[in-house]
Amino acid sequence: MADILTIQGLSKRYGTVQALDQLSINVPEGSIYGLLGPNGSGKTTTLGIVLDVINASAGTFQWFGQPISKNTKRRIGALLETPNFYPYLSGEENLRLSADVKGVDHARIPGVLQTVGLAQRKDNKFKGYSLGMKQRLAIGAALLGDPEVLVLDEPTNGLDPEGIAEVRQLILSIASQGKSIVLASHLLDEVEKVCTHMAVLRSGKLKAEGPVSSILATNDLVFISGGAPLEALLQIACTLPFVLEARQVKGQVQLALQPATDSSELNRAFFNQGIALGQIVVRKKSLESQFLEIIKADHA
Ligand SMILES: Nc1ncnc2c1ncn2[C@@H]1O[C@H](COP(=O)(O)OP(=O)(O)OP(=O)(O)O)[C@@H](O)[C@H]1O
Repeated sequence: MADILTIQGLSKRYGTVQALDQLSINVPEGSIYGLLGPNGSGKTTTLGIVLDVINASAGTFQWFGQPISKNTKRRIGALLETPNFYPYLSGEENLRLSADVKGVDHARIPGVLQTVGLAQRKDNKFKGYSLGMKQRLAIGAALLGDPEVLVLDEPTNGLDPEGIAEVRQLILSIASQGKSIVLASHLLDEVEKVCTHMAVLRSGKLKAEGPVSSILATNDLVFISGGAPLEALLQIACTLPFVLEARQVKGQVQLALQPATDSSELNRAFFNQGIALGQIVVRKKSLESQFLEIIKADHA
């Protein structure tokens, strides 16, 4: 699959602050690509540069294999900050104004209202909308030009749990219509729930990039005890081909197994050695702990 956005060695310095440091990433077509990082890690700066509103200090990027131009900009819809909608106008009237600003035909509006789930509420005043509806209307405005790619900065920031759920659902539904999405978020949970691919940023540096499933792949830990003294369990565990690591921890033996190893295989292996294990507990590494490991790891 082609990449819709490629970034090579992008750097940005604000005075003494190195906001971005040699960032290189590739966004595959059809992906929901999450830029994940704590506050100040350079996400907004990255989006600002690729949307041509911030100048890079160094590095290059291409959309659809080309430098950014009027033509490529038409293929991108962006929501970097909340648009100034008029509170006393309806959702539809606000979209008409946005369409005029963008030079988009009003004929696009009914379809957009449908997509963002506001067709039934199009005549209600914006000020009466819930937070989630307001954000969905903002995403609608970004969709007016029927872009191939949607770029969103922290799309659920400031929303209540219901609004967060609505917006996440909307992102998934827009992606299912074949559009690619690039979003920045400081929420691991959001990226994990919504994105297919991710880049982890810290202090302007890329810490990890790839499909979400591979970045957050778990090497689950297994704890075993019973059936024999711990020393004997440890000794046997070390001989098993699918055990990557074994050590004694607090009255149990802790094992790291090769990915896709079933714990029943472990049980069988010990049973074949004449030991019926008393307990096997599989503990999934939490996503948070994996994320912390990724941002701590020095990939520079
Ligand atoms: N206009 C600016 N002038 C000076 N420093 C800036 C400016 N914009 C951003 N920075 C700094 O650059 C770094 C990266 O900021 P950026 O906004 O890109 O990060 P972020 O990951 O989007 O964080 P947040 O979610 O808080 O916006 C931060 O240290 C920030 O203080």
